[in-house]
Amino acid sequence: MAAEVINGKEIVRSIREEIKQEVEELSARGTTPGLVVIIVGDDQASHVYVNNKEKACAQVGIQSHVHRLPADTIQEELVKLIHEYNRNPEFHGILVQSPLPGHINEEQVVDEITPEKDVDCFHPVNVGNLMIGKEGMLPCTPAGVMEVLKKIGVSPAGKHAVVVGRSNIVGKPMAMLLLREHATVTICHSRTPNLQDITRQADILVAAVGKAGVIEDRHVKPGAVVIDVGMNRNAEGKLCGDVDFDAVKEIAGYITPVPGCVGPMTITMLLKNTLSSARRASNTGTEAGV
Ligand SMILES: Nc1nc(=O)c2c([nH]1)NC[C@@H]1CN(c3ccc(C(=O)N[C@@H](CCC(=O)O)C(=O)O)cc3)C=[N+]21
Repeated sequence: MAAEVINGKEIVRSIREEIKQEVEELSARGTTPGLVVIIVGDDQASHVYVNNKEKACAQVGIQSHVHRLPADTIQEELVKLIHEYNRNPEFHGILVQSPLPGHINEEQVVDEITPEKDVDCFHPVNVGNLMIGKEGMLPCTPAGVMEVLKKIGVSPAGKHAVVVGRSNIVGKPMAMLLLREHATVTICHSRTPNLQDITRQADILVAAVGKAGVIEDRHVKPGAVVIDVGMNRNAEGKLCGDVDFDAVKEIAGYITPVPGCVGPMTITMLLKNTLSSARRASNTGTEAGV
């Protein structure tokens, strides 16, 4: 039986509707959530993503500002700007778009964002809080995947979840969130021998490799939930995931399309983090990060 293709657009629409209402309520009480996206240089793909983020913010009533810097901006200048936004009460979220030009040390830059405004959840403090199960910022892509599972009514508890990929922004935090929800979690990566022997055990399979077609039908157990985090361009410039969609959809139970699910869910979770950060700032009376 062919898989159910997850209707990402509908999930995104319904969550953004909820966020919009909560933004309205918070705004009425005097705090309009604000997000600043800092972009250095002119990476083409980045401009597309940043436009999508701006549109999404506008959709839910979050104030957004894109701060563009030239490609030759020096590290100290970028850090100084981040410090300014850390103190600026209008903005509850700060996102520094990656990739950054080669002369900039991305890790050091992320360290300078105050954890309260780190809506990507890249700062070591937020990563640590995630690891020990403390409430706080959630990483956007993994949190989006958890929301998708919730919406389709699949509980990770007691299931075997296999994550393919071990990046700091997706694979590792994804495994942590699944573990938190009581899945048995296995992480596979480029040095895993006999990948299919492990992925075929997965009730929930998350592909986060960054290479088209690595997950084929032979990697998938019949009926499994297959979540495709990949965002690759094929030879014709068309967007495609890590999963061979046409083959895998014949055997999976559920499958996410690329485009149309994890990407827009990632942005939706960014909106949610910005809202939560604004709410915390308004609750403490002092704006976050001051
Ligand atoms: N600090 C930082 N945080 C990020 O979250 C971040 C980043 N840097 N750098 C780049 C990546 C990439 N990323 C995407 C988000 C949404 C879509 C998205 O909405 N994709 C649409 C299609 C978009 C299209 O057609 O190109 C979809 O999958 O349906 C894609 C990619 C966030 N990133």
